[in-house]
Amino acid sequence: MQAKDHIFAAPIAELGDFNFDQKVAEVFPDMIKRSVPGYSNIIAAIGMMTARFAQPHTQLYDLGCSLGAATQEMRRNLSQPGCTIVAVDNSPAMLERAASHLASFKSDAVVELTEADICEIAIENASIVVLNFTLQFIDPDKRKALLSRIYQGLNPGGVLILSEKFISANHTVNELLIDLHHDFKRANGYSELEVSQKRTALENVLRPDTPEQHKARLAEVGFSHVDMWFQCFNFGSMVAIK
Ligand SMILES: C[S@@+](CC[C@H](N)C(=O)[O-])C[C@H]1O[C@@H](n2cnc3c(N)ncnc32)[C@H](O)[C@@H]1O
Ligand SMILES: O=C(O)C(=O)C[C@]1(C(=O)O)C=C[C@@H](O)C=C1
Repeated sequence: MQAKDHIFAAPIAELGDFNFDQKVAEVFPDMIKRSVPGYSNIIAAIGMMTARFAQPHTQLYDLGCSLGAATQEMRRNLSQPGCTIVAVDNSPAMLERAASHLASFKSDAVVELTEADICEIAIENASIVVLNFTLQFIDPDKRKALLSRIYQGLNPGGVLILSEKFISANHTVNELLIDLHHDFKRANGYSELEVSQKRTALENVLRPDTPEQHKARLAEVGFSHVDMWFQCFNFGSMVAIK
């Protein structure tokens, strides 16, 4: 049984910034499924893209891996020899749970779970890099440098899968997509209070860009084949192929 997310259910007097601590790690599978429209489709597609893009004797990176949902799906779909999946997160609570989660599946693929800041790690000999709802939490001033290092570390023909919460440049559409996302959360059982307290807690830490900003930045760091392959409301996923 998955633990249910009640983190924002009762009024919180001093609502601090959202962070990926023990409490969040405990309920994370339930939280992300009920909060991110299309999450399970995106995870499944990461598996499908692994089958297509993994190159023999390369590294597959899952940056901001949380409990390793994308890592597990990559592992399940990996048939190339000599690959290592490097799963990185800077939250000890997440990594601890990721280790036991991944250990509960049988697999021959090599997974290196690494506690680190993804802005600090080396990225090399990569055929696939996944940023599944992680770049939005990185300091905006550091995003371009990270994407540039990802581009440099990818082999020709390699792919970056970049999933994010977006804002729309059009004010009216932006309001609509945010409202639809909140409807989605209410339909999944979150109360008005839960929706509004989480929105406040995320305000300073989840800073979304527009799809146009993402595309322009990916082009600036060198990617020449970039597009959105999935979008539901203000959440979506892009591919960038080197
Ligand atoms: C929304 S979760 C990602 C969900 C996950 N990729 C999945 O598919 O289930 C964002 C994760 O990024 C991690 N994170 C945020 N900033 C980070 C950083 N600078 N370095 C490493 N991990 C980071 C957080 O600890 C959190 O686990
Ligand atoms: O709940 C929201 O409004 C979100 O933005 C969802 C979101 C995300 O996009 O990463 C935010 C934090 C959670 O850990 C999981 C999902």
